[in-house]
Amino acid sequence: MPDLPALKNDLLLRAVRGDQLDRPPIWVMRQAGRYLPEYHEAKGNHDFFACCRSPEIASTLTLQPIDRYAGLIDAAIIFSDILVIPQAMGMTVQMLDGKGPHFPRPLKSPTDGQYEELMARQIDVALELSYVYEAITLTRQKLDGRVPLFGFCGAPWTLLCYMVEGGGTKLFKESKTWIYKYPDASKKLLRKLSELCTTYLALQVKAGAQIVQVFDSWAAELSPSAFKEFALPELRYISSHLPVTLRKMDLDLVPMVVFAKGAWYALEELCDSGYQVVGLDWLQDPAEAAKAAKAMPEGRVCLQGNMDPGVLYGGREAISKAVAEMVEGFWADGEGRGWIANLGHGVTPFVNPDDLKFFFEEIHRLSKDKRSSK
Ligand SMILES: Cc1c2[nH]c(c1CCC(=O)O)Cc1[nH]c(c(CCC(=O)O)c1C)Cc1[nH]c(c(CCC(=O)O)c1C)Cc1[nH]c(c(C)c1CCC(=O)O)C2
Repeated sequence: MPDLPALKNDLLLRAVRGDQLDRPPIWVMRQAGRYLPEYHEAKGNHDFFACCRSPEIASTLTLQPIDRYAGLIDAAIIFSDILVIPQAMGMTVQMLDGKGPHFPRPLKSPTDGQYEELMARQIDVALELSYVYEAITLTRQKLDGRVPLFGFCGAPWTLLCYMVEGGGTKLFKESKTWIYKYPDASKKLLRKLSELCTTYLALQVKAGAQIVQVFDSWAAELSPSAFKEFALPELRYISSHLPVTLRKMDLDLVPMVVFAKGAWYALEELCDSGYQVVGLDWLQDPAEAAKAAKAMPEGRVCLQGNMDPGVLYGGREAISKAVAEMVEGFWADGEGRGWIANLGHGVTPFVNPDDLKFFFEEIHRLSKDKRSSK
């Protein structure tokens, strides 16, 4: 374990522990990204994945929102992508400008040689993704304890979608063909991804990640029963095996966050899936979700979310109204526990960075008001 600066702002970790707070910790998904002019400046003409592979560039991009919103936000997330796992498995992935990720040779079927070759291959996650760990360690040094640093990975179901579709999709034709026509082969691939993700997250923790998040961005495409069959067991595999792996590596455990976008139908299962934090999108009503989380038998999980990022296009009045609704819902009792403020998905391009700043300020203001009126 490298010698790293100690944490000065532990608000996020205290929220996860269930401590009573004056305001919730705040961060947003994709907080380093295209809405920031400094992102374009630092990225220049570099290819997206070249930025991920350069610890210097990746750490610079990670720190941009921390510098810009100093004192307002409480976590950083390492600049990288969920698709580095398929890359580590030997697949080519490009990021096309304006189009998103592209795999020139997606997985066609279980009988195509590529699947068998991929399943048989020994993948050295330590070696293949060493640049991520270096970026994490460097970022921890540059952060100097200002806020904790998130590591992350894609969830197996979402990774499978990209690997078989070859990129983004509206139809999910290939993904559905795989799980419904070849369920056994799909499950073998999903399990392999779970194993790789577990090792990958453990190595991120070893490099300095202080909390980790698993992104299941395509959960909404599954029916409740298909989610239980293909997605949830893998999310559970990761939450149960990561602590075991960390212990074997002689490392302290870190909190784990699950974000299954669109899986409103599985809220209870997610609250009982071994993660300490459940990320919510804006299909969830804050008050209803808080009630469900509180009712969990093993004690309450911490919730994270969940304003529609689209509200940021609507101006200040709309932002205040949506923040007030979140504060009322997640802190219904004014008790000040169990909530990490965030958006319901990543911040989108063309958002005005000052409107995002206003969102942060409103969370500070309205949550403190709520606590002091208690
Ligand atoms: C599905 C997914 C991907 N990547 C990721 C997910 C899960 C979260 C989600 O659902 O949004 C995760 C991700 N991608 C990125 C981060 C960085 C950390 C952060 O949140 O600030 C994180 C956590 C950077 C990025 N990843 C990407 C960018 C934009 C790259 C650019 O054009 O400069 C960034 C900053 C590109 C990317 N990467 C991916 C897509 C579909 C795209 C294109 C769409 C888009 O541009 O928004 C795959």
